[in-house]
Amino acid sequence: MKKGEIYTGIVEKVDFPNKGILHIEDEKVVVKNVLPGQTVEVVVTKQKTGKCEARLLNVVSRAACETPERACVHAADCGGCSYQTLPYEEQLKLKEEQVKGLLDEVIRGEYQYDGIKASPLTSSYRNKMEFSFGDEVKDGPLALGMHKRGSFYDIVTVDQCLLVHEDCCRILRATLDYFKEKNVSFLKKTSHRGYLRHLLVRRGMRTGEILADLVTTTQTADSWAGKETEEELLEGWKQILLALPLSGSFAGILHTKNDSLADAVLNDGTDVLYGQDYFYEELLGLKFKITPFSFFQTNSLGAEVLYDTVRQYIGDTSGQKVFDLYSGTGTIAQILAPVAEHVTGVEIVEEAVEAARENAALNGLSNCDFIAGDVLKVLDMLEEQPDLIVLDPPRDGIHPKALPKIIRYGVDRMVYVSCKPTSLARDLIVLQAGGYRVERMALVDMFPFTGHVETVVLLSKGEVDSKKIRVEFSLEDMDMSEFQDGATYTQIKDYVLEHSGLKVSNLYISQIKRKCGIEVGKNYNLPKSEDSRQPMCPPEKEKAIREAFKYFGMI
Ligand SMILES: C[S@@+](CC[C@H](N)C(=O)[O-])C[C@H]1O[C@@H](n2cnc3c(N)ncnc32)[C@H](O)[C@@H]1O
Repeated sequence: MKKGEIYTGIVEKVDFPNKGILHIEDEKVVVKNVLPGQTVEVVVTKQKTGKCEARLLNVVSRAACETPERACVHAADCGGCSYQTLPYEEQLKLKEEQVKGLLDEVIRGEYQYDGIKASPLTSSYRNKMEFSFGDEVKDGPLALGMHKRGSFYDIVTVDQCLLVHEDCCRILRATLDYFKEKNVSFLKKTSHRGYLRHLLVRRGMRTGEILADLVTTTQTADSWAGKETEEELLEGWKQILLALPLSGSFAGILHTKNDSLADAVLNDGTDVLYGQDYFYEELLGLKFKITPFSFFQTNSLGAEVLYDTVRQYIGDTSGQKVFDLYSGTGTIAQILAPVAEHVTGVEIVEEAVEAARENAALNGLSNCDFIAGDVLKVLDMLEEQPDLIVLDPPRDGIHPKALPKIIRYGVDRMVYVSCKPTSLARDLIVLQAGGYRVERMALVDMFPFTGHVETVVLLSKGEVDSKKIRVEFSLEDMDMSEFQDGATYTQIKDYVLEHSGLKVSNLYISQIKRKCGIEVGKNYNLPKSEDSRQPMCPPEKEKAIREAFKYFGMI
């Protein structure tokens, strides 16, 4: 096989989350955005011995299980969903095969598999959407929606998106029409000039309360054709939204300023244009206050299924002290608190911790405490000994140095909730090496039409009496090959992309490693001669790389 050449083959399987595998001329080819059983035409983009990467050009024939129709009118272009032609039952089957296949490779011994639980809603299930401003083609009219499949620059206007409530589509359409008419510029990724960045819409599934937040730069000069001040422009937008016929009602209309280079919805300061900067949602009979930038499960009804599974797996909590690590706005803590003796939540985002405290008070729960900080550090300060632990870390999983601290508590049962099976697999290796065994596992589909799924695992201490046996555990005892030297270049790149939206090269990572005094292969990525010029890592990317180093405990 050769780079740039076109080949046809049948997709054998799709590994989590979106990695199609086919064999052509005895070589393994990896291609995204395909389904098992499809015959596809691909062009080779990267050639390595034994493994090629390719880009999909054309689906020559569909898989037997596919439907002829796409569910959504935007499906051909929008990069948001990947399973538009698969009936929902087939989506569940595929996710189950992928995740079980991956985890069964690392799980030792027998366990009870409780199957995949479907999302109660398969459309309009999201309570949050972040739309980006841009254009569909270079220098085209203003667009507002999702990134075009496979494109970093082009945006598809998704005004009939099936994942959100019709109210959110109405807000999108009205916002786009208003700023188009006013001829307002959007932030160009290449020149970093322009005003409009994102529209964040959150809508409580049970309460119907809506929060709309317009994210812009502070570049107001020459960013629109008219003579309005920024205040007047935003007042006009607010009035348009308030006049919309919606089934829900606005809790708040906000304006957030963000001048960062990163393509992520970040917050440099938020002004309330109408109402308040939070809304309420209800889950399992409890009320939760949610602020624009704190974590809250995006599928409210799916979250009830997820939390119910956690409650069932953790078992009897009466008279027990529970740690809810990575607690967000305190949802799991509060669902367990009515029965438990005490629940301690630990969460890194202060805004979420404040909301968790308010939520607990609102729900009349006085036996929960929430601590703001990094789990890695907070565990050293906590004097309380838990009886049970719930872990619900972000996509990257648990920090490798936090895992031994968690294991050392020696609790009888832990429940691990994961949105990324690959990081769960990595952490399960360590947890099993620390004396835990997987007792039960279930999948909960919170993301119909996409490749994502939540996994819930019950870990138990098995036969070991944790009160009598002190677990001697150190990083050296564990298989930490994945974390040698902190993290691989790919892990650092993935972390930076996910957390700041920036793409960084091996060259930039090695430059910052040298600056931080971290060992780098002696000549790795050094210029070939003294006068050869290498691009230098820009400050914004340096900051993001340093944050990744910190996360992986490298500095
Ligand atoms: C998947 S969310 C789970 C939140 C919550 N359990 C829920 O269901 O709503 C992960 C949470 O971990 C928090 N987080 C990320 N890194 C952290 C760290 N190092 N220490 C503490 N919390 C962290 C995030 O801010 C986020 O709220």
